[in-house]
Amino acid sequence: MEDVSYSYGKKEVLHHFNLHVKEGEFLTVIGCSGCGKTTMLKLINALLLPSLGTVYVQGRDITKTDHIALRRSIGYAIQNKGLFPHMTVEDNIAYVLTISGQKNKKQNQKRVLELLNLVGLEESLLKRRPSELSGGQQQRVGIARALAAKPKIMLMDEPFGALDEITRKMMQKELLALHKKLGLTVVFITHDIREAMKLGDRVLVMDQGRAIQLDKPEVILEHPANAFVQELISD
Ligand SMILES: Nc1ncnc2c1ncn2[C@@H]1O[C@H](COP(=O)(O)OP(=O)(O)OP(=O)(O)O)[C@@H](O)[C@H]1O
Repeated sequence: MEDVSYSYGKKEVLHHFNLHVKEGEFLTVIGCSGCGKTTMLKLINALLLPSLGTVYVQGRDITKTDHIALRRSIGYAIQNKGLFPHMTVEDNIAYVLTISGQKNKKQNQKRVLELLNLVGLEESLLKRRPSELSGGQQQRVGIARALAAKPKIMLMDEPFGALDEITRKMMQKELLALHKKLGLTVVFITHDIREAMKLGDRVLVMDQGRAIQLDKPEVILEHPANAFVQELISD
């Protein structure tokens, strides 16, 4: 992102924002509620377009790419949302395969099983609807669905925010393993500083629509950029 500003109407929520995410890195993003994290994420997959500045994905200016194709090439997992409530687990995942042009039913069934396996879910859940799953299982289905089109980039907006501590720790471990195994570039928003420090190769701290610090966790701990970051890491 180069010098990106974004406004909802007259309200500017990102101000001359610069960010370079490295290929294959796990970047965590943390900051107060309303500081513009989700807005920044939505600018990466062209759900929003910058008011000023340029967003490049894999070197290409997103205003010059096909937005639907771009969105399909980027996995997007969000907290508590995103699954179609009226569809089974199988149909939720197969839907992404179908809209990506993979129409062979047999092959899709096989791929759905592979994806379930990848995120540690049992085959017996295939015919259940999201409301018949636990929170952790729903998040896993959300991740499986986001991975269905074999993206190289995953955007994750507080995917584990609603999970209990034990499930959350398990999911964190599994996500790190997936990141490594699939060579994914991950941008992961969290409210939890411990989660940000544990998962991120680098951590981006945002405040009021600005990037305050972007560094490896150990550097942030040793050299917080200002009092805001100091306060954030103090507990
Ligand atoms: N569709 C919208 N229309 C108007 N204002 C919006 C809209 N979406 C977000 N905002 C405002 O923009 C600001 C940034 O929102 P954003 O969702 O990016 O923040 P966030 O850091 O992700 O917050 P949270 O951690 O609470 O999810 C907030 O003040 C929010 O109220």
